[in-house]
This record gives sequence, C-alpha cells and structure tokens, in this order.
Amino acid sequence: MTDQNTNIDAGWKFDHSYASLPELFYSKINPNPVPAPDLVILNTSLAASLGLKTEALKSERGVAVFAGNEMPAGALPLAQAYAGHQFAYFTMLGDGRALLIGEHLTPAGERVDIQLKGSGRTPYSRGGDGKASLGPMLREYMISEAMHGLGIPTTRSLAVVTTGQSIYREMELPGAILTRVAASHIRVGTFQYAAQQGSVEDLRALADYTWNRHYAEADPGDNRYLALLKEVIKRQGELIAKWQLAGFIHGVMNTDNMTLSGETIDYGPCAFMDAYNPATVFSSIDREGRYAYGNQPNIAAWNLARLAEALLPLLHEEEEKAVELAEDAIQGFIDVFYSHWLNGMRAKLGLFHPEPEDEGLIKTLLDLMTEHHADYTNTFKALTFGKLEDVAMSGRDDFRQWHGHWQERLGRQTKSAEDAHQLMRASNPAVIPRNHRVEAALEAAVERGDLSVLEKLLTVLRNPYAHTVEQDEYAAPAEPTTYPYRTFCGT
Ligand SMILES: Nc1ncnc2c1ncn2[C@@H]1O[C@H](COP(=O)(O)OP(=O)(O)OP(=O)(O)O)[C@@H](O)[C@H]1O
Ligand SMILES: [Mg+2]
Repeated sequence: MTDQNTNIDAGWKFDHSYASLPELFYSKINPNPVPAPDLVILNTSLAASLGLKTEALKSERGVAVFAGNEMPAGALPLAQAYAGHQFAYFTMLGDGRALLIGEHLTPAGERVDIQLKGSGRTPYSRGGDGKASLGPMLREYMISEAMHGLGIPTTRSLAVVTTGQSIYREMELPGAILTRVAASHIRVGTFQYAAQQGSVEDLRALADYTWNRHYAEADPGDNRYLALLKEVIKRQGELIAKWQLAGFIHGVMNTDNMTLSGETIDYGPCAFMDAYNPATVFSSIDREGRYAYGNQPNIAAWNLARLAEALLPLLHEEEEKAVELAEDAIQGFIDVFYSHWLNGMRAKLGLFHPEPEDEGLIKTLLDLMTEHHADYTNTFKALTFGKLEDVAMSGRDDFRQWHGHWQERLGRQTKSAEDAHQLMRASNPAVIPRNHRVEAALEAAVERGDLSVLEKLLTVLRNPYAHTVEQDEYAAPAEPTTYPYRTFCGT
C-alpha cells in the first residue's frame, strides 16, 4: 500500500436492492482473494459516466476492488441463482464464476449492477473452477463496447484485471476478471429458476422486483405480470432486430443468456457475420445451427415462451386462461421484431417512409448477397457511398436491375438525396469487430502483453458511424481460408 492514491475515494455508491429478494435467489459469499491483481484495461469514458474517478480506480485499492480483494463500503457480494435451457435442455445453473458485488447508483440516478466475472468458485460452480482467462475477458470487453458503439443495448465492460494466477484448460492460461456493468443480471433463466424452485410468492417477488427496476414507467394495465411479459417481448424484439441489422451472431442464446432488461449479455462464442448468409454459425459447439444468424428471431421467441411459461401462475388464476394470455403475448414477438427490422432495413437503404414494395426490394438484395457471398457490412457501406464497384455482384444484370429499382424508389421520396445519404451513413457502420482483427488484438494483448492493437481497434469501433479514413483500414474481412472461423465458449 505505497501508492499515494490508495485512499482516494473512487466514487462508488453502492446499494443492494437484489438482496431484498428472498434468499432462494442468491448466495452471499466473499470473493476469493487473488495473489497479484494487475490492471490490464480500464474504460475511462464509462467510468466517467458512472461518476467514478479514473485515478482512484487505477490505484492499488481501486484495482483490488476489480480483483475482488477488497470491497467498497456498501458492497455485498453475492452469486445469483438461475436456471436455463441450454441448447433446449433444462438445467439448474447460477453464477458459477461471477459475483454481483452490488448496485452502483450513477450521477444520472440510474441503478447498475457491478459484477465480477471470473472471480472464483460459488455454490453454483458445479464442476467448474469459477475462473476466467484473459483472452475471453478481453474479447467480451471489446465486443460489448463495439455493440454499445453500434447503438445496441448491452452490458458494458468497465475493467479487466489479471489475477496473477494461472488457470488450466487445455493449456495454462493467465487468469483474469472482467468487471461488468449491467442494467441488471436478471435472466429468463432467473424466472425459470423461481418457477421451478420457489413458491408463487417467490415468483411474484421476482416479477415485482423486475417490474420496478426496469418497467416502472410502463403502463401496468389491469394485469401487471402480463404487462411485464409484453414489455420484455417489446424490448427483446427491438434488440434482436438490432442484432440482425448489424450482422451480430450471439452464438449461445440459451435462456440463461437472455436478460429481462433487453440488454445483450454473455459474449462467449459470439461473432459478426462477414459474407451474408442466414445459415452462418461460428460457435464450435452449435453443431446443428440452432443459434445460426437466421434462426435468432425464432430462438428469441422460443426463449420468451419459456419466460411466459414461468410466469403462468401470475398471469391468471385459471391455467387455461393464463396459457391463452401467454400464447397471445408470444404471438406478438415476431411482429415487434419484424417491424423494427423492416424499419431498420429501410434506413439502411435510405428510405424514410414505408411503401409496400420495400419488403421485396430488401429481400431481392439479401438474396443476391447470399448468392454472391457478398460481405454484409461492406455491401451496405458501398451503397451508402455509391461505390458500386465495391459490391460483389456489381457486374450482374440482376443486381443492376435491383439497383435501378432502388434508385427509382429513392427518387419517389420527398426527402433529398443528401438526406437519404445521411440516413444511410447513420444506419450502416463503417466497421464491425472483424474476427481477424479481434483475434490479432487478443494475440498481441495476451501473448505479447501489447495492448496497443486492442486500444486502437477499440477507438475505431467506438464510433462506427463516423466513416473516417482511418476506419477504412479496419473494414476488410479476412482473406478466405480453408477453415471457417470458429468460436469457443469463453474460458
Ligand atoms: N469456469 C467455470 N466455473 C464454474 N462455472 C462456470 C464456469 N464457466 C461457466 N460456468 C457457468 O456455466 C453456466 C453457463 O456458462 P455461460 O458460458 O453461459 O456463462 P458465462 O459466460 O460464465 O456467464 P454470463 O452468462 O454471466 O456472461 C453459467 O452458469 C456459468 O456461471
Ligand atoms: Mg452465460
């Protein structure tokens, strides 16, 4: 404790409303101390928006908090219980390698969860060691920050520290802890857990808590639990539309990885699609393509049906009526998703107002992209800047015909061509976290301790709609290889 900043207050304002829920929902436990915490990366802009002081966070005591070696006043570390359908099989889970240390109250008056991921064993660890390694934690940090830059609701990443301990997978890896910031960590699986393990009153307590925390501004109507289900459906419909529009593939959409807040969570095997193809899968364990790009909306609906099932006892006292209400609500998901997606696609094509032919126009373009293995992001970028030579199928008659129809459609708008261009610039990112760039940044950081590649990539990804010259360098997909890109669940 020689650091002169050790006593500076970082600005943490901890509270712990989650601990007001019945004890069934969590286990209070102390984090495992780690031998040699070292700060690898700190998200200074996020820290500022949380009202935290960078210098104090970087100090020895500040880093000790990120490592779980010291708890700020008001923190109450606990592991949250949850269940989940993993690849359609129901399992009891819970934070097996994470701890919610408390909820921080931001200067804007928001309440956010502060969670340490990779902080050691908990009562829910099953056979696992409770730990995480540097590569996957930095990967989560990068991709979640890229998602935020793209305007997609997500958990955020405040810091990554190494622990000074090795962890063992197929090889020895440096242990690390990610500090995650989330609107909450309540998952569809938390409700499944309540329905399976608790009484109706426990379930009601969780539903009331969730409503108050995330939907207090919404209209509860005469059935607050049905309203909760419908509000979650709305937020998830909008979220999944944003994933599809950005070409994001989550990779492990188990019900325990779907939040009630509508934020993206768990960046294990996720990746962004290069060439457009609805069948794209990156995760090495998703052999049947359950979580393929094109399946994500259906899977989200399936997961929400599991949420509805868990809520049945609260929806109506007569089961038959409850099922009817639930089914009716779930039916609404695809419509919510589709209208957000369609509006988003219109914006990507510079179209301000709907016309009946838009769906056909969009479908034809996507079909051409699939057929010609066109890069999803770069095709829209090329259309935005009128650089048709950059479109994979630019020489084809069917593409020229499509382009003619699109131009006619643009010409029928009352808005100017410049307005349409501006809309497209704001809707089509210049860069996404390309898999080869992410890998290169991780290799430099983990193998060589060089964070500069990652920092530079993050700068580019944080403002994807800026369309700077610098971003061009990051736009290219990887050269084709014999082996497809594969992701693995975070270790
Ligand atoms: N090394 C580990 N030790 C103990 N439990 C683990 C370990 N890795 C994963 N788990 C647990 O297995 C379950 C499924 O893991 P999954 O990869 O979905 O989550 P995660 O990436 O650890 O966390 P999160 O969903 O919070 O981002 C979770 O309950 C998780 O806590
Ligand atoms: Mg998970």
